[in-house]
Amino acid sequence: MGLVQWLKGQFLCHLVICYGFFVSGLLINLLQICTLPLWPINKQLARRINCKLGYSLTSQSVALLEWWSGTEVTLYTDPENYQLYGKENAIVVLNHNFEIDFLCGWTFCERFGVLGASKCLAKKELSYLPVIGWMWYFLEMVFIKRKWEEDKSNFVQSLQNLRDYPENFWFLLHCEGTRFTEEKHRVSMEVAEKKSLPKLKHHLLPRTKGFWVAVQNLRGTVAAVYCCTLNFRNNETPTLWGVLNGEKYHPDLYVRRIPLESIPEDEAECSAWLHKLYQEKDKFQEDYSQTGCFPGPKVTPPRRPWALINWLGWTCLLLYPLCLLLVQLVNSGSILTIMATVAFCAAGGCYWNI
Ligand SMILES: CC/C=C\C/C=C\C/C=C\C/C=C\C/C=C\C/C=C\CCC(=O)SCCNC(=O)CCNC(=O)[C@H](O)C(C)(C)COP(=O)(O)OP(=O)(O)OC[C@H]1O[C@@H](n2cnc3c(N)ncnc32)[C@H](O)[C@@H]1OP(=O)(O)O
Ligand SMILES: CCCCCCCCCCCCCCCC(=O)OC[C@@H](O)COP(=O)(O)O
Repeated sequence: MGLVQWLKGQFLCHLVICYGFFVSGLLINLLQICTLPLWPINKQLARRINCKLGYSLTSQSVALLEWWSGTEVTLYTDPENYQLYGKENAIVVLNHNFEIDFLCGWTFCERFGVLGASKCLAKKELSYLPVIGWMWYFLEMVFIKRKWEEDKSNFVQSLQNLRDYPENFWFLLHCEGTRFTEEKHRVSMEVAEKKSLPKLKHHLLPRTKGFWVAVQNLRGTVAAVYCCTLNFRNNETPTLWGVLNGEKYHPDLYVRRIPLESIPEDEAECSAWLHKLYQEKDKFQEDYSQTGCFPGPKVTPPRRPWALINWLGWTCLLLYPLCLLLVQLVNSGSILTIMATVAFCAAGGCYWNI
């Protein structure tokens, strides 16, 4: 293991990264609160400012994936459609098998310039996450409790609000509704059997209502559905912890662009259409497990420097007061305080590395 790789695994590096992320996040949340008085006066400007602020936070995790761990996602897609990515609004349908699937999505958002405005249909609990959840509130993320009667009106209203969104956005929908596990797969295949639907091997049975409501309410706003199928080479099981430790992963993403007009309007037909889409996605995953690749030409959109510049900027800005504090601590001459600080860091390091 080289020195750089060793350093990436050290507690002190992790401490600096997490400190930068959370403190910059809190400052960004504060700036977002400051935009509140602007909303009734100039809503579109307030939204644009929030997109930039959102970018400044989200891109730090993208920088961690792209620059710290060196992970490059390979895209399999039609070159004609490639020209359109980032230039139109889209609903993204993505499988939900991996701990870092959202990060792989974000890296594409970054490369196609829609990271600040990217959105998701997320469970309500995520809106309470400090920093990230609070930021999403200002980015008009759509949250659901997964109790349809309670969600219905808020869900529709949140989608309608996006009709005049001033920046291009991608709206991520994990139609499976939860991350894949063997147990959830077994239960959902029982449902498939009851409904006389073909069994899926690599996916849970998709929940269809959210997709139908999103498509219906975003007609005229969104140009296409991007059907995205993600997998990792060599049966890798990527984790956020691995990314933080600088581990490099090898994701492949297959993207098909489906014009929104081609999706049926009727609920039952739309639902059948989505089930068919998942049967196709399942076939792609099965082929991937046999051949190690998806259909179509490969391309790796170029990495842009902005995520790194933003990350380094925040780190320098926030390390400065931390260093001042440490200098003051040493100058204070209090052996007890110095020893308590060293003991805290050592204990943190031991705990972190267990
Ligand atoms: C080039 C481009 C490349 C890449 C870009 C990729 C991505 C980047 C884009 C954006 C990124 C932005 C942000 C992302 C960042 C972080 C967020 C990450 C993750 C968040 C993840 C989540 O929070 S997932 C959880 C929340 N989401 C969902 O739940 C969505 C899916 N669910 C739905 O849509 C549901 O329909 C619903 C919740 C809206 C409503 O559900 P409900 O159950 O009430 O209704 P349904 O009709 O859907 O289902 C009822 C029927 O289902 C049957 N049933 C029962 N049990 C099961 C089962 N186990 N499996 C399947 N079906 C089941 C039941 O029988 C009912 O059938 P009926 O016939 O009786 O209707
Ligand atoms: C530079 C520092 C980088 C630190 C990176 C931190 C980034 C944090 C981003 C948090 C994004 C959280 C996304 C979580 C995805 C998720 O939680 O999905 C939930 C679904 O499965 C449904 O769950 P379930 O309740 O099990 O059905």
